[in-house]
Amino acid sequence: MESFKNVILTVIGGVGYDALSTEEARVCEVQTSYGTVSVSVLCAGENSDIAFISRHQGKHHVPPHKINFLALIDAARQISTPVLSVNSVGLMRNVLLVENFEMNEKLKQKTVASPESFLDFPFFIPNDFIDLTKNRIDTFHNEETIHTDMTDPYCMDIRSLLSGVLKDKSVSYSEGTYLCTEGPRFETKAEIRMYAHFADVVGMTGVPEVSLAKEAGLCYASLCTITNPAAGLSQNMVTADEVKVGVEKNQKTVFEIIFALAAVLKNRKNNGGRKICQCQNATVHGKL
Ligand SMILES: CSC[C@H]1O[C@H](OP(=O)(O)O)[C@H](O)[C@@H]1O
Ligand code: HPA
Repeated sequence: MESFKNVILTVIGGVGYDALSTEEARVCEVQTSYGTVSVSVLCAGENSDIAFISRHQGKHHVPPHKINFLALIDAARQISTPVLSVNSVGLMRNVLLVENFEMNEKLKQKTVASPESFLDFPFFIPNDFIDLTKNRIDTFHNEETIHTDMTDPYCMDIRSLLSGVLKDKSVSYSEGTYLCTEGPRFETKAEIRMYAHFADVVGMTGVPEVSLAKEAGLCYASLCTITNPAAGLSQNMVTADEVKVGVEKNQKTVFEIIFALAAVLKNRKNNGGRKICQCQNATVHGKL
């Protein structure tokens, strides 16, 4: 598509990321079989644009359980670049820091003492997910039987480039499992006690975005901002305001990471570098 010919990276942004649709952006309407999606295209350098899709589609703010994920991912498929999803999450357990540039070498792999202290290390890259949503359309394949491989739901290649960017910027981060609830309510204490046995962070919007991206053969990874300890892990209630504040606190760093990732992708494209993933083949052996 002409409007997207210089796009190097597509970003799907959640709460707090409408800011990427600034005045400098060119807004395009993408028609999909599932509805129209508004996409903002930003210049990130010479012949290097970033396409931004607002997950909640602007001011009206579509709630998590009503998001039209099929349309969003179909629009991304038409743009046809790697996708970085930006999500906010609650922390359920003390995940292992993969890289912590603020501690010395010996303490690098230490777990952090309390969920609240972990908010000082707010970046999380999911490498797997658990789907506890209840009421979402979660496949493009309703007419024919196609079973998509989900062994590595998040693209290994983009995850590896993304961690490289965080390391270059000395931004500490952790990795682990994302659990997706239906929302829009937050979780109960008992739910979090149960979920924390199986996953590290909880959100309402990561699934089926990731699995549809895999069905579409897209290279898709997510960068999560941990905004709050999950329900019952602190003395406080969980509030949408707290999530917004947490996102805003880390927004500048996330923007820097997005632009740096676009630059890395651009460099690799110019130098003929190769991907290391199988995302395009996820459905190849799944057809009955
Ligand atoms: C605003 S409170 C919870 C809300 O925030 C996260 O959304 P997003 O992925 O758009 O950052 C979470 O999943 C919930 O939808
Ligand atoms: N639960 C679900 N979704 C969230 C949370 C949470 O605690 N924080 C940010 N998104």
